[in-house]
Parts: sequence; C-alpha cells; structure tokens
Amino acid sequence: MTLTGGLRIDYIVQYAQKLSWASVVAHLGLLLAAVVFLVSVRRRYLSPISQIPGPFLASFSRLWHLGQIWSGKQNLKLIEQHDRYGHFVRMAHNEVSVSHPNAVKALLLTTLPKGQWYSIVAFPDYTFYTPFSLLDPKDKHECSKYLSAGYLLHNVLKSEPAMDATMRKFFGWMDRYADNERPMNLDEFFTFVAFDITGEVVFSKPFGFMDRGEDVNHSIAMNVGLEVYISFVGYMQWLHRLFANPLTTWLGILPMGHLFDTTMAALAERRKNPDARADLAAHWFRGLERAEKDGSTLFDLRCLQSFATANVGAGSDTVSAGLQSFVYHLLRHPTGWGRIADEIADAQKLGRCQDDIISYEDATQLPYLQAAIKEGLRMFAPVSMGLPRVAPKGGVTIGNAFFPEGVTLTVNSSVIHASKEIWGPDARDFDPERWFAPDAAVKEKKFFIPCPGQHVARMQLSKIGATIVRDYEIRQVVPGAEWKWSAWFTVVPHGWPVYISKRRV
Ligand code: HEM
Repeated sequence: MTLTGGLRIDYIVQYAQKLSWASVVAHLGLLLAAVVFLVSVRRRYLSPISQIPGPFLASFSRLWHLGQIWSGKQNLKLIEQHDRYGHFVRMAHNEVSVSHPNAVKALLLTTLPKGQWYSIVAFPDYTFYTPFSLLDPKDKHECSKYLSAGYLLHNVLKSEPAMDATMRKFFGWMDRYADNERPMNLDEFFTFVAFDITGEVVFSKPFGFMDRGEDVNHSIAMNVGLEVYISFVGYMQWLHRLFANPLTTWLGILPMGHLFDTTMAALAERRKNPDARADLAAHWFRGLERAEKDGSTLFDLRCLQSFATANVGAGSDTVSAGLQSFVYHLLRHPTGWGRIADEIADAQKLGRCQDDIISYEDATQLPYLQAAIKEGLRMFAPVSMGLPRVAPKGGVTIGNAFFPEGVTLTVNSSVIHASKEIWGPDARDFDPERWFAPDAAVKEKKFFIPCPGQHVARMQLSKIGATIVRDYEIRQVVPGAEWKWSAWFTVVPHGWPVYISKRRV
C-alpha cells in the first residue's frame, strides 16, 4: 500500500472513531441517499429509454407501476397513460408499455425472451418451472411441445360430455334460485363452474364447488391471495425465494390450498389409471413418456405437475370473467340479448339448439352470440396484467421506435382492446355489431392475445352463454348497479347480485 493510501485510511479510521453511533447512522443514510440519487439520475437521463414519456416516478423506479397494481386498477391506469402519451409509455425504469397496432405481432407472436416477472408463475415454489414461467423461448418450446396436443379442438371436444355434467349442476343452481326468488351471486357461481370444468378438462375430477354451491375450503378466496402475490412478488423474486422454497413446500405451509392439493392428488391417481378419460393430463402423460424416450432434460413430472396448477389458475378466473362480462354487458344492451334469443329460436326451428345444454357445434352457428362473447372479452380483458418481453440482441423496432437489447417491452390486453386507433372512436363502448365488419376476423387474430386454452374457454363461454339466453331471464337486484373488481394478474368481477327467472319450464 502506498504511503498516501495508508495515510488516507488512517485518516478515515480516526475520523470514524470520533463519530457517535447516531452520526454513523446519519453518514450511512447520506451515503445511501447519494447512491439512490445517482442511480435514479442515471436511470432517468442516461437510459436507452430516457426519451419515452411516462409518469415521473416510473422514469427511475418500479414504484409507479407497483402503486397502480396496488390500486387494483392497473389496466385502466395504463389506458389513461396511453391516451395521454401515445404508443409508448415508460411504466418503470427499464420497461415500456406498448399500444402500437404492431405490438402483439412484434412482441407476443414472435419468439422473444420473457420478462423476469414470469418466473413467478410456477408453483408450488421457485424450483418448479413450466412453459409459462420459462423465460428462454427455446426452453419454453422444449416443454410446450410435449403439452400442446391436448389443447387441439378435436381433443378438447372429447371433454364436452363431462363439461355438460358440470354445467347441468350449474343450471340446477340457477333453477333453485329462480324457484326461491332469492338474489343469486351469479359471479360466484360462474367462478365455481369454471373451476370445476377446469378440473374436469385437466384431470377428469371437478373440485366440488358445484356440488356444494360454495367456495370449498376457501380455495377460491385463497386463489385471489395468490393472484395478488404473483402480481407484486413477481417484481421482487428474492421475496419469492424466501416465501416459496423447497422447505416451505416440504412443511406444507404454502397458501396453495385445496385447488393445488386436489390437482396433485388427482394427477397422482391419474397416473396409475391406464383407462382414464382423454383429458389434458392423459395427453401430458403421453408427452412425458415421449420426453423420457427423447431424453428431454427439461420436461419432467415436476414440470407437468406445475403446469397443471398453472392451468387451474389461468383457465378458471379468465372464463369466469368472460362469462360475467357477457351477461353484465348484455343486461345493459337488451336488444343484444334479444338478438341472441331470436337466433336461438330460429336455430331451434331447424332442429338445432335442442339439447338441455346447447352443444358447442350448435353454439358456434349463432353469429350474434359469438359476437357478444368476443365483445365481452374485448371490453373486459380477463388477463389484466401486462405481458413483458425483452428485446433480444439486435433490438426490436416497433413503428418508428427502436429499442435496444435488454429493454423490457410489455403488451397489456386491456390497453390493446381499448385502442381507438385499432377499434375506432367507439372503442370504449360495448357493441357486438363491430364483429360483423369485414375486417373483424383479421382484427381478432391480430389483437386478441393467443392462449393455449382458447378452445376450452370458447366451449364454456359459448355453451353456457347460449343456454342462459335460451332458458333464463336475468335482472340485477339493483338495476344498473356497477360491478366491482380488482385487477391483479387476472381480473374477476363480483358484487352484482341478480334475480333469475326461468323461460323454460
Ligand atoms: C377467456 C378465457 C381466457 C383468456 C382471455 C386467456 C388469456 C390468456 C393470456 C392473455 C395468456 C398469457 C399469454 C402470454 O403470457 O403470452 C394466457 C396464458 C395461458 N392460458 Fe389462457 N386464457 C383463457 C382461458 C384459458 C383456459 C380455459 C386455459 C386452460 C384450460 C388456459 C390456459 C393457459 C395457459 C396454460 C397459459 C400459459 C401458456 C404458456 O405460456 O405456456 N387459458 N391465457
């Protein structure tokens, strides 16, 4: 060490020895403040996305974004920001929300690495992974190829009789409420039926919500807790390691609850049963055999188990939200409800729509029904969180903007669905008629974010939606009262009880 270096250290040591504890803390505080200040200045002014407009807090931290999630209205707040700033909004120091019409194609339909946030969507703990949570597109593909066959329409259709059995129970509850003339929380029953159908479709075992007509073991309430958890903790992965690790899994103290226990137990049972129904698990187990033969180092039983739980979450809340949006918006547009009732009456004259639960085949031939379902999903996108991708080597160009490697670019369905540039000046209004425009099919492909469970979702929305309109009349207990919701990863409304009456005896 040089003489000057030694002297400097001596000086610092002597200076520190003279300080009281209070002033040591004050000095450390000052040092920390200086570091935070310098990092913030660097992020705000020297980042490759410094020129992207957005809220002040977002220009140097994640705080603005977390605040919006906490408000429960992140989807609406982001729409407001895009209305103000245009196609690109800096929503955090390293993340840009994109509403450009090319966003879905450039970011989601292309194989880009996913943002770090996705690592959280694998349960029960951070050592598990699924194609949903894997960030590298090559890894995702390696797992997905063993899982995707089950979602093909002709495979999903094999579950229709099982879906019908669960739907029958759902309509049994509607009949009971109609007979008793008591208000029904249709929102809850939509969630119960969606969860039970997911159980049927995934592993031929409903969770039992429809039998009891209640949230068995508070599992759905717990699932909401999990949604809040992933929305926040996804941005603080170190916390996830603290809460959800192999030790907490082994101790069984994670808040996964009945849904996840049932999923694991059902999968274990399923594996032993060679005569099982052709459900998703059957395809996945076949995929597992293939992966073993191929020597896949990535796709294994743990990945399959974790993926099953991801399906339960991803497939149930979303369908409940879609069903709710369909009924809620049609109650405000009685002519739309009437149009569907009329097309069903016409179909019945031709011998269709006769089954107690309208078949999927018949429901797909009801154009206004299909338009109203799509419009419900457009108006109220069930996945309310942005979907982050990371610009790879060489960067990404969207419109006239170039984003260099490493920038996180996010697409939010609600923002895309509310874009006046895409849907026209009436983008914020519910209007099923827009789905009869010549470019409607192209818009659906371009601007609805793809999901592997789309056929499962469409079957439920179409069959339940059509049967409700054919067989029931619904009115809100407080006509016109607004529903309530909080937007976490998904957004599921509540708080709009209804009276039911039967059209069919
Ligand atoms: C109306 C209902 C639904 C909507 C709006 C919807 C929407 C979405 C969206 C936006 C994503 C995120 C895609 C991404 O990260 O790039 C997603 C992912 C996913 N959804 Fe759906 N979904 C619905 C129903 C379902 C159903 C019924 C299932 C299963 C039966 C399902 C299974 C999944 C799975 C497994 C993923 C993760 C895919 C992956 O990255 O590997 N979804 N969905």
